[in-house]
Amino acid sequence: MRTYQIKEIFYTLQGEGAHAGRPAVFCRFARCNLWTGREKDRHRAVCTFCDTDFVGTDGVNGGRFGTADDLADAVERQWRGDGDEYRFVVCTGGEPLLQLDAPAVEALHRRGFEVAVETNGTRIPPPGIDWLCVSPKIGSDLVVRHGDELKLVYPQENGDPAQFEHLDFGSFRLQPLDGPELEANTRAAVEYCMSRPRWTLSLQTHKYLGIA
Ligand SMILES: C[S@@+](CC[C@H](N)C(=O)[O-])C[C@H]1O[C@@H](n2cnc3c(N)ncnc32)[C@H](O)[C@@H]1O
Ligand SMILES: Nc1nc2[nH]cc(C(=O)O)c2c(=O)[nH]1
Ligand code: SF4
Ligand SMILES: [Mg+2]
Repeated sequence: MRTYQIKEIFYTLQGEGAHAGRPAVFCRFARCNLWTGREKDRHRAVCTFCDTDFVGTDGVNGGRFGTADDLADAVERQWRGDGDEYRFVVCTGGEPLLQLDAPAVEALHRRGFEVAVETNGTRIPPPGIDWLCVSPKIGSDLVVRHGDELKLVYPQENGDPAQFEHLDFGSFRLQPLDGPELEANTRAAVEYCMSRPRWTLSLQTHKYLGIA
């Protein structure tokens, strides 16, 4: 039987994109198909700028979950909102679509969660996802060509945002590339959005707030 390998599960605010500010349980799946997650491999990865540790199952509330219900129970345990409304889980990673399947989405729905996914867009999602955010990586094979938001890290080499505008997404966002050049990248993203207003800015607000 398959097991879900989960790096960490925690309750915070969604920091990025259209749902920025919304309380959510984050479920971070281990592993990615575009980088091993080891620093020694970063220079030869397809995705070289990742800001996340997704290796292993040793994070807070991480582990191996043998069934979809076990995984959904672990997510539900972290929800701290009052009442039964507004339950929201963000499945991320690593690359969640290497592991997230229809039974897991159904188990989360049975517990009242709206299910959001952050994906690099190289794997077709299972049915039932309520909010799909695709963040294309230049040099990878983008197979998810529609969704709720397209969130492009900016700038990327050969990553002119215009190349994505024909795709079927509800909104288009630029997220400044975090790293040593964050300030300059943020200014450039602001300028780009102002010159081409179908693009709106996505800040990683959790980093400014100092929350997870
Ligand atoms: C860590 S990824 C995990 C989900 C999925 N693998 C993906 O890439 O969309 C979550 C989000 O963080 C973004 N991200 C990763 N590293 C970043 C960085 N250095 N600066 C800004 N955004 C970054 C990704 O593009 C994605 O939108
Ligand atoms: N607060 C918070 N918001 C986020 N939105 C996307 C994240 C991610 O790592 O996928 C993330 C994250 O790691 N923390
Ligand atoms: S695709 Fe996502 S998880 Fe994978 S290395 Fe890039 S940003 Fe990180
Ligand atoms: Mg993150």
